[in-house]
Amino acid sequence: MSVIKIGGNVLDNPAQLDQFLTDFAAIKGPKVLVHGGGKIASELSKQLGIEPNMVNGRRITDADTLRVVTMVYGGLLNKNLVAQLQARGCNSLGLTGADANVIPAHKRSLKDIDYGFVGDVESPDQVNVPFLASLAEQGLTPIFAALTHDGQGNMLNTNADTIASTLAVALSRQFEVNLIYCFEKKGVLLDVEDENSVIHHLQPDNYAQLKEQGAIFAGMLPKLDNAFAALQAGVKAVIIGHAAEIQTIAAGEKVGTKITL
Ligand SMILES: Nc1ncnc2c1ncn2[C@@H]1O[C@H](COP(=O)(O)OP(=O)(O)O)[C@@H](O)[C@H]1O
Ligand SMILES: CC(=O)N[C@@H](CCC(=O)OP(=O)(O)O)C(=O)O
Repeated sequence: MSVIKIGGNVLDNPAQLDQFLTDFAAIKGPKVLVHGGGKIASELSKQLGIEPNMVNGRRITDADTLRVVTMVYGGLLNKNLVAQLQARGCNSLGLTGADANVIPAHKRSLKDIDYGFVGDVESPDQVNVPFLASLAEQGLTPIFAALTHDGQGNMLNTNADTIASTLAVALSRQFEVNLIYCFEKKGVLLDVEDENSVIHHLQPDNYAQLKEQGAIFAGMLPKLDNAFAALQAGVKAVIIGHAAEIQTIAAGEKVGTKITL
């Protein structure tokens, strides 16, 4: 089973997204797609007069922002992705973590920063794996938006990388799972400005070093933390690579960055 996460910059680029969806639809076997959309949510938010506020790569989600992200992730993006996959013969089903109670979460507790309606997922043990397995049996491909719920009637905004790793860990109890993070670069780069500097293989010790040198920063840090955590929790392989190379990555060929323990 492949759990594939697609990043916000690709979602916002119609040509890249078109190609990615064609390639994704062609991948054989059970698969799950997880999408973000932070960039599009920020644009719409500004148009509505709500200034986006990101802290440590996470969106401060007040009640108005929650309405925006619920509409953008759970509505606009999720439903259009499903329609475009249907057009490619991939029978898909758009979901949030609230649907079928697939991803129970709780509001992030107040520490130094009040993130508002941001969800931290409960343990992968609480993911509704039997439901996902039944979808796979029916040949249905779930498409997850970056939303969970708190079991008390509230939707919660949840980082899409975290949703992908949580689903991958939960599914790895029953399937052999590859977790693939696709974005607009060819992998984790030694020099973020140089597409030819792909690090083909990343382990915790060289990660720590590159982090200290400042070569790996911003959104790549939580992505890699999620990647190592997923491997520790039983996911078979984690690869970070370009959305345009998804078919090659899914076929197990050596492109992008392979993360290992
Ligand atoms: N060493 C690195 N290699 C590649 N990208 C990096 C690196 N360090 C930081 N980044 C940044 O991480 C970003 C990807 O993280 P993020 O924006 O969270 O991804 P996504 O598009 O999947 O949501 C890249 O766009 C890039 O700006
Ligand atoms: C809590 C939090 O920060 N949630 C993210 C969810 C979307 C996301 O992860 O989108 P990308 O993958 O495109 O960055 C946000 O609202 O930006």
